[in-house]
Amino acid sequence: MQVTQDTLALIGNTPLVRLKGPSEAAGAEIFAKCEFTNPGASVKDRAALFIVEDAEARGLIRPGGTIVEGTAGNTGIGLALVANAKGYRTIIVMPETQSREKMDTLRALGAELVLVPAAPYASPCHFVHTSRRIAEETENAIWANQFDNVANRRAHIVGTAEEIWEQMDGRIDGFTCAVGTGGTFAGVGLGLKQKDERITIALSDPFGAALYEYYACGELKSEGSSVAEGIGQGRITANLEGAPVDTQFRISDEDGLHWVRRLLDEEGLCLGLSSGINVAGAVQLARKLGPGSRVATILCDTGFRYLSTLYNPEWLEAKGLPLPERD
Ligand SMILES: Cc1ncc(COP(=O)(O)O)c(C=O)c1O
Repeated sequence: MQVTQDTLALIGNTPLVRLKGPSEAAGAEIFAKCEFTNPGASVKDRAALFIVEDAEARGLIRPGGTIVEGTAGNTGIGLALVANAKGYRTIIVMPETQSREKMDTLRALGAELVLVPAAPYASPCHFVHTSRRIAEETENAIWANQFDNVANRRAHIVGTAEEIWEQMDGRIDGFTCAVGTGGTFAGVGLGLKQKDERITIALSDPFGAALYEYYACGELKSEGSSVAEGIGQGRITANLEGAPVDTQFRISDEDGLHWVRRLLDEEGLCLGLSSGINVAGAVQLARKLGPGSRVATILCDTGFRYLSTLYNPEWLEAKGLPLPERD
C-alpha cells in the first residue's frame, strides 16, 4: 500500500467497479468510478482542488485568503477541505433546499454558511450571484465560480478521463453522466475523445433540466422536475462549451431511484440520486451500443449525505415518489 504525504493527494485515483445488476440488465459491461471514495465523499473534490490550485498558480489568492462559492453542497465540502489543508477560509452560499447532512458537514468543516431561498438563475438572489457579490466585497478572496471556471473540467480531462482509460485498458465503447456544472461530463467526454474518437459520449439529463432538448433540437427547454441534488442545468456553462455529445437520454427520478435501491440491496453501495440517474443512463447507453458493449459512468457521491431525504420513506412520500420495492 502506498503512503500519501498529505490529504490532498487522496483526491482522485478512485477505484472503478463493475456493476453486476446494471451489466446483467443491459447484457453489457457497465463500470463506474467510485467518486464517493474521495476525502469529501464526492466527485466535486477534484474540481475544488483544481480551482484552488489554478487560482494559486495565477497569483489570485494569498496565504490566509478566503474562498467563496455558491454550491449545491458537494463543491463547498470539497473547497472547505482543500481550504483547511492549505490554510484558507471558506464562505459557502447554498440554497436552503439542499440536504441537512450537507449543511451539517459544511459547518463541521468550519465553512461559513450563507443560506438563500431557491431562486431562478435570472434573479440577483440566486446562490451563484450572491456568492460572486460576497467574493467581490471580501478582501483577499477568490470566487471559485465552478460553473464557468474551466479549471473544473480540466480536473476531469487530465484526471477522471485518463483514469477511466487506463482502468479499462483502452477498451471502452461509451461514457455517460448527468450535468451540474458540466465539469465532469465535458471533461471526461473531451478526455476520452482525445484517446479514441469512436467512444460514444451520452448525456443523461434529469427532468427539469434543459440540456436534453438543447442537444436533441438546439433549444434550451425543460419539462417536469427532479429532486436530484447537484444536477440539472438550464444553460450552457463555460465548462459545457464544446462538449462532445453523441446522444442524449432523459432519465426520471423513478428510474434513478430504482438503481439507487438495487445497488444498495444487491451490491452494498449507498449512493445519491445523481449516481442512480447516471447508472440508469449507462444501462440505456449500453443497450443502444449493443450486447457486450463496455460503458463507464460516475458514482458521484455517498448516500450517507441523504439519509434524511432519499433514504427517508416519509420524505419520499411527501415528494410523491414511489418507495422502491424491497423483497
Ligand atoms: C451529487 C452530485 N452529482 C453530480 C454533480 C455534477 O457534477 P458536475 O458539476 O461536474 O457536472 C454534482 C455537482 O455538484 C453533485 O453534487
